[in-house]
Amino acid sequence: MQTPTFYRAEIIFCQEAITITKAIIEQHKENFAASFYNHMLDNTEAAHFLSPEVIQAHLKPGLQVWLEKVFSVADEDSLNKMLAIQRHVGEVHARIEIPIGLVTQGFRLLKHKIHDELLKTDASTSLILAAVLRIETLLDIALEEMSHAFIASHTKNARIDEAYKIVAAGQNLSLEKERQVSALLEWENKLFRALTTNQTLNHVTKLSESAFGLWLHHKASLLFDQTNESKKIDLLIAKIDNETLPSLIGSNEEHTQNQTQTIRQLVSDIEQITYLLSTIFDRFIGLEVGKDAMTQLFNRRFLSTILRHEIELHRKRKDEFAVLMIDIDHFKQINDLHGHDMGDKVIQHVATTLISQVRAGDFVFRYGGEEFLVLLTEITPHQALAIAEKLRHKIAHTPISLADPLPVHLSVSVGLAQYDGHPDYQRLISRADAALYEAKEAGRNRCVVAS
Ligand SMILES: Nc1nc2c(ncn2[C@@H]2O[C@H](COP(=O)(O)OP(=O)(O)OP(=O)(O)O)[C@@H](O)[C@H]2O)c(=O)[nH]1
Repeated sequence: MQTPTFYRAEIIFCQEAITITKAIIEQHKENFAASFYNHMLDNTEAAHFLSPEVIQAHLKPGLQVWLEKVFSVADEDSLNKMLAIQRHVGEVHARIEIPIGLVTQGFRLLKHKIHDELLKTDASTSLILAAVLRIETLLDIALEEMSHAFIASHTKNARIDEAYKIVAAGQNLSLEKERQVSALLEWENKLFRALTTNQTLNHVTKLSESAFGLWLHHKASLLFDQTNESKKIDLLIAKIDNETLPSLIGSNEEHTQNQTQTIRQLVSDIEQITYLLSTIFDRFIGLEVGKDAMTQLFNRRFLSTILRHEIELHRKRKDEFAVLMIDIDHFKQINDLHGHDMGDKVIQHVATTLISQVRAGDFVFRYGGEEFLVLLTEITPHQALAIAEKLRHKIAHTPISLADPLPVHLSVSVGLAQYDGHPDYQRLISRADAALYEAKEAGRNRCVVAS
């Protein structure tokens, strides 16, 4: 767990200061939250993210709870819990894309309000001083933690947006994949040519310095995030350059038993690199068209980009939208009874059915293994429920033709959440998820509307 760079325990955990600050928060939290959001609504930059209804229903009560949590810190354990909350809030701010300057301004406003109330008490000067130090320290630490999480999350979002841009700009990753696999095989061929014609291997370029190696080092790192596959590729290249090649150079006069063994290992290592490279490319080729490779549905990775866009449309035009979280019932049994390949076919079948039932302006994502997310645009709560029911019914009544003679009984459970104006899209997903959970608990093959 990340802890703040430093803090002075005697300031944060001073018992008298804890008592007075907690009392002030308890007594004035409602006023603090009201002044905070009045100020924010006056700020045009902030008002862009906020609506009076959402403030009233969620944000004001949320801020009051937040204040309680921050100022009830009384030991290291509660401090760590409070910091975990700040990390969460930082991630939420990044999702909503709140400018960090607004957050620091909000903190300053809260400090002033709390100090004002503190000065109105008849506490001794030394107690006031202790309380001010505690307030300042706690809020500074909270802001520090929130900012760390904000920046980390924001950078990640920016990278996803960037990936989307690369895609949109039409980079042809399929072609690039072929080109790089060829470059790798060409290096391998050159090496074998040198071996079979008994040329000295001293002139063979190291794999890391070959055209493929240079591409990997300079370009692949720009295109792809570091993944397990890319780390494995790096290790295999290092092994080939530092162990395999020197051992071949040392024994190339005659094809000894050892050399044959080394060559076999080399071939296998290169096959492994080709496989890993294809895996990385295939994942990103899926992203290239924004599609999941198995189902051709939208890739979950772009969910944040698309939901943020819908929320923006709601802000501008009051467009209503809803999210359906759909999960195939007892899917594990389908895999167990009919095998994994059939399981995959069932997933594809459900994906096709979903796509065939929604409108062109809706989005269907593969959310997880056998879980889907449908985003219904421009839709009232009543219509959204009708569509959810239609999808559930269609899946339960569309037979699936598999080679396997055993019949496959399919049904799905659905959690439906109508967008309620909250700026954080993750909250919408969580509401749909909770409703899906309720549908499963209530016996499956049903739709539940989130509260
Ligand atoms: N064939 C196949 N199976 C998958 C895929 N992704 C996930 N699974 C499997 O799907 C199963 C999901 O099982 P659970 O999450 O236990 O749920 P369930 O059996 O569907 O039961 P409920 O959701 O509670 O109705 C797991 O066994 C996963 O291994 C996939 O892409 N293909």
